[in-house]
Amino acid sequence: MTMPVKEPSIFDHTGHKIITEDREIAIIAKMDNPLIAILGNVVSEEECEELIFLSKNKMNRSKIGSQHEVSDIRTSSSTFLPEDDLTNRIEKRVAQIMNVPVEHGEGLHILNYKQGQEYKAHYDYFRSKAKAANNPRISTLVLYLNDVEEGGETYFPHMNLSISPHKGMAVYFEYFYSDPLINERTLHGGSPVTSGEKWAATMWVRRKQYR
Ligand SMILES: O=C(O)CCC(=O)C(=O)O
Ligand SMILES: [Fe+2]
Repeated sequence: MTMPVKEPSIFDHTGHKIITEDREIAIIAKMDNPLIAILGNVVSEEECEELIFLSKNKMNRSKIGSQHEVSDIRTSSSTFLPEDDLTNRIEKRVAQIMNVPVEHGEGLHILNYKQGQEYKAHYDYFRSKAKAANNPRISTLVLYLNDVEEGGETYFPHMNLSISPHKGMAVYFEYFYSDPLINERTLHGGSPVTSGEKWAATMWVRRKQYR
């Protein structure tokens, strides 16, 4: 019988913390194949509040897919934040955590879910062969910007895993394995917020330079 092999991971941090240029990030939990990591102390309370403040008047109904359609798969509102001192600092830190050059990231995508809103289970990687061949997405970090009263967990149905949103914490996962079955296990969603609201920021990363 052959033993299952652990495929190489982009996230090569060991130990209990990740020391970035400006902050010490806590590794709370980690699993392999696919690698999913729960991280603490990714951003400060002030940074969370500032990101929400900067986004508040810019939120639009989220779209999905290459045709940018409105869909009941994703009922949240969202916006891409433009570059400034704060977003540059956070994007740089997030790139160090994700172990990729900052230019491979798509930028901070802020999400707001009101009560009842959700993002149904989906893959972050491109299903279209052409798009995937050109410059595929390889990894995601979802950063939680507030404490949600109830609901709003990020769930991975194939992994029987659900992550509760806590202000300043994040979940990281990657889906660039040679075994497609491992990539498929990164199916995930944002469950409906049942009380309060949820603010999050997503960083999607490409294999090659994007910006
Ligand atoms: O809101 C969440 O917990 C998940 C967000 C997500 O899956 C995404 O932005 O791609
Ligand atoms: Fe996603």
